[in-house]
Amino acid sequence: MTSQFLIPIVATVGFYAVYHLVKMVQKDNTHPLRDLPGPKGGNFVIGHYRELFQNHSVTDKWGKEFGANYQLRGLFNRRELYTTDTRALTHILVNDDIYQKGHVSHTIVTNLLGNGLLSVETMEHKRQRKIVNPAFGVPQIRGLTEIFNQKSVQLRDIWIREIGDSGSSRIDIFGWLRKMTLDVIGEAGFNYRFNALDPNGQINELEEALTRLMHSPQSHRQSIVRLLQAEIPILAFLPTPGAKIMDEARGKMMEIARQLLVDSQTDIKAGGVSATKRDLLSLLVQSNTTHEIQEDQRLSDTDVIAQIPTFFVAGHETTSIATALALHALSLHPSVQSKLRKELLNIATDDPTMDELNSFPYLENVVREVMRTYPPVAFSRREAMEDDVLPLSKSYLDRNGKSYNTISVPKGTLIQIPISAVHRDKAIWGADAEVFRPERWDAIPEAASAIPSVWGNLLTFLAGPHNCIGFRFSIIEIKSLLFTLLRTFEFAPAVPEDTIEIKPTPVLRPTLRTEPKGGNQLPLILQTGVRFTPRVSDAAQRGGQRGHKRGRAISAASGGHVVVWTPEHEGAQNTTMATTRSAAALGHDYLHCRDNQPRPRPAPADDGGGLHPPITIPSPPSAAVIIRAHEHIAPAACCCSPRGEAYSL
Ligand code: HEM
Repeated sequence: MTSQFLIPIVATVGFYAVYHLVKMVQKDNTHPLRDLPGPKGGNFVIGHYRELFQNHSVTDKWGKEFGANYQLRGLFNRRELYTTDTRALTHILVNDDIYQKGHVSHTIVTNLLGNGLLSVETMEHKRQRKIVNPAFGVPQIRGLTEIFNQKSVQLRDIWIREIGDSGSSRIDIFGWLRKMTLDVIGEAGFNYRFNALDPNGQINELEEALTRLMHSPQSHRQSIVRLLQAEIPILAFLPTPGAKIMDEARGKMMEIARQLLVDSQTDIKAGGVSATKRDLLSLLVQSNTTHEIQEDQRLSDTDVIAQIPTFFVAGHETTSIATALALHALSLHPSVQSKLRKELLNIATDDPTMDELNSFPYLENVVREVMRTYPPVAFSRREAMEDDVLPLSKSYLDRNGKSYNTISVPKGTLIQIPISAVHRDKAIWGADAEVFRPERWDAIPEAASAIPSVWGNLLTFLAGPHNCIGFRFSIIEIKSLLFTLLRTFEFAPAVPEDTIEIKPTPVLRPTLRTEPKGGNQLPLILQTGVRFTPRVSDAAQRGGQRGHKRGRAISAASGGHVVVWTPEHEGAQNTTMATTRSAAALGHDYLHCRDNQPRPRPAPADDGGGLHPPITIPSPPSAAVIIRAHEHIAPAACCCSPRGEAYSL
């Protein structure tokens, strides 16, 4: 009886499977990419994706073997195109009506983030982008710089406390930077306090959910399962552990997003978005209600809510990985680190403006070189929505030795946009393309100008209508972090270089080969005492003799400034190492070296009778302390000693 039902069902399913298999083989045998060179093999289910997501060396090897254009196998062994040809890439990125993210990427992004800017295409994308764009303009980012600086200083002070009196400590910088950038996107993005950096705060549930989703030892495997589920929708009904984690992260983001929208709507009802609100959401809501936007073009509540998780995820993960890898690169290149620190010590403030951050030429070079060698999003993909022909800047030979100037791309073909491979291409960057060398930005090769780009001749933020809307935001945030952290700490490797594996998933993720169960991490050794050699400079001695009848003056050079202190201050040095660090950590202007109580800065008129305590300076002094001292010691109103003075060399 059962067989009466089963036989026709099994036969139908079998027939259906065979029919599709035959169609697939037929399509494969006549596919226009079939004669393109490319690696052999590839798993039947996930093609070459395992190799692609594992590390860069595989695509470097394939590039050497097969040139700029080759084919590889994707899900279910389908042929995909891999091209580093800049003309082809420009064509793909500019023609966003033909080349879209495709249904697999779309499903994955929409499942997590909803229908925000990262998910939508064509007219809907243009509509949303027009309204969101003004929130990310130069004046808006200028206004947010203070938040980047405050959070950078908060992180710096936490690390100073972590290091304590020991002078140096191993710290997982990636974990901390994720907290910092989450706090920044909360505050700068939505005027929302995550307090992820707050040591006394509660464990942040969203941060935990995102960590489980993206940084656990299982995250990599789960993302491949998600790919398969997006490709075969019926698999989405399977209760995989990855699906539960994703639901949790989405649920948390949506909960916060709904509340944030209610808050900004309340603001509007109470008379419009307050002029003091500078966060992206308030600016977006403002832009959505301007007269220039026609009623039917405005974003609905659902559209506005959909931008919030997009900014959460796109805005903090990428920036934290970029800064972590910048510090990693600097730890491996101490001379670059010193040169950069020297430049950054040239101004005496903890709160530089956006224009000041943009005025450091070597910082600009370093950030560009980091974004070239470690683009946080290593690759993206596009799917051809119709048959098309890709123009090439250089012809290629197929497997039969025949030369072509174009590549025919049938509808449905997936194309990898290999951001990282373009940045490592020796044909563009020269023989040392793989070397981290910020000086190359003083004169970059002409070939780099052919790279489709929205920033710095790089593909890091992509190009065309879907370029990264947040690139200015993240560049200034990264600069603020590097500015603050390098003036205080020296960074050195905590583990041998080859222990660190940076997986392109496609967002870069650092792991330790020695700790496969440790999840994503990037430990470095941090030292507070930046190596300055205290010395008696002529200028300081002259100043000392003039200023202190009693004795000698000792100076420490720091970024072109000299801070002078007197023998009695040296006498107080039993308290200096610890107290000065805690002074910096607590953010006190200066510290009484005898009773450890912070005192207000004395008025210039008071500064003559030896009544005021000095700032104590450890030997060797740390950059943090020197800068802090210099900031608060105006040469005319010095509070460091009765007659102590700050000199410029
Ligand atoms: C180093 C930091 C960042 C990197 C490397 C980066 C990279 C990218 C890339 C490669 C894309 C294009 C994805 C594609 O179309 O395939 C993109 C898009 C996007 N990014 Fe970023 N991003 C960064 C920071 C940010 C920040 C800080 C925000 C927001 C606060 C942001 C928001 C977005 C949004 C909304 C899109 C979609 C744009 C559109 O399609 O119109 N990103 N980003």
